[in-house]
Amino acid sequence: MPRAQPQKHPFTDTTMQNETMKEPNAQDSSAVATNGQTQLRRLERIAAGEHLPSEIHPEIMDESAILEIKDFCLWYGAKQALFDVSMRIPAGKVTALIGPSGCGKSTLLRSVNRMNDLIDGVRTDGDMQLYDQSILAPDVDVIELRKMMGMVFQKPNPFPMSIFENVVYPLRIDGENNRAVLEEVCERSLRGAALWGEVKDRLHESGLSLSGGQQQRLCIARAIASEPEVLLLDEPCSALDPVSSGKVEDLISELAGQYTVLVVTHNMQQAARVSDYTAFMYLGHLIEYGKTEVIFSEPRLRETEDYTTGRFG
Ligand SMILES: Nc1ncnc2c1ncn2[C@@H]1O[C@H](COP(=O)(O)OP(=O)(O)OP(=O)(O)O)[C@@H](O)[C@H]1O
Repeated sequence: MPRAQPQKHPFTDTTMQNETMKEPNAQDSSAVATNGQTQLRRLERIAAGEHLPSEIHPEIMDESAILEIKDFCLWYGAKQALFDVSMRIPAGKVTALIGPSGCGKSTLLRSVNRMNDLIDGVRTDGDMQLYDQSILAPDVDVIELRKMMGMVFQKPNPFPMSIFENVVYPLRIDGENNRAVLEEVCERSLRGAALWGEVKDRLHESGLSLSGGQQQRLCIARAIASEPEVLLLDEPCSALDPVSSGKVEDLISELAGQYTVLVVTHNMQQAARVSDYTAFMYLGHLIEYGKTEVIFSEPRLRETEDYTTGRFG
């Protein structure tokens, strides 16, 4: 499919800027005085049920988007977990989703490969498009979609089989049994996941015999074996020690360019290190979205700064 061309984004709304921009920055108050009136800050207003436009940085419009999320809402039964989220995910870049626990990061990630379809009572509105084609349309082949969206979870989940079989599992499911093909994919994927050197002499040992960090890189190798369009990483380092975590972080940076990566993380330093773009979410709303260096050094909204500097969350 052809790559999507950059488009003018309909959600670059600046109407809220005057009241939410960082100056003046009254850190010790939950309200801002404007023209004699007390005005609640953005996050309090969102918590009170208001819907405010996201602060989307214009640089995102310069990128070619592989995935476009449009006015996406999601409900778990009666509870709404995502509110009109609109984001363009740049092709070949790493985009980090950050925000306090329960703000909807994983829900958004799981919506991209329609894993939420598996949960009873989930309802969505809006759209998500991969290369301009809806991934939410009822006639979408969800199995094929999930092949295009490799997913890696918080806790490494190698299957109880050999390292080799773990990596080639997606091809086996497709009925591929040609040994030469499987060996080629296994080596390419393990090299891509920066694990080949460590396991090339023990491919027939169990995947469960690897260390936690190696297991996570094995899961990344399995995810890239089917050459997905997008890699979805849900807190991929949170169960790992710092050394293993560092290796997976290095790997994420290396995968950029080759793959589009969408990564959920609680770790601000990690988001700053590995991602090109960062989206800050709060209570199911996209608050601010822009280049990572800008989000972490001079965000437009004081709420973003408060979160990235650890003043709340
Ligand atoms: N299966 C589910 N059924 C009902 N509600 C759910 C379900 N999964 C998530 N939620 C709710 O949806 C909201 C968003 O949860 P989600 O796990 O997406 O947030 P998160 O930002 O990823 O949180 P965390 O950082 O703690 O993982 C929360 O209020 C959560 O309780």
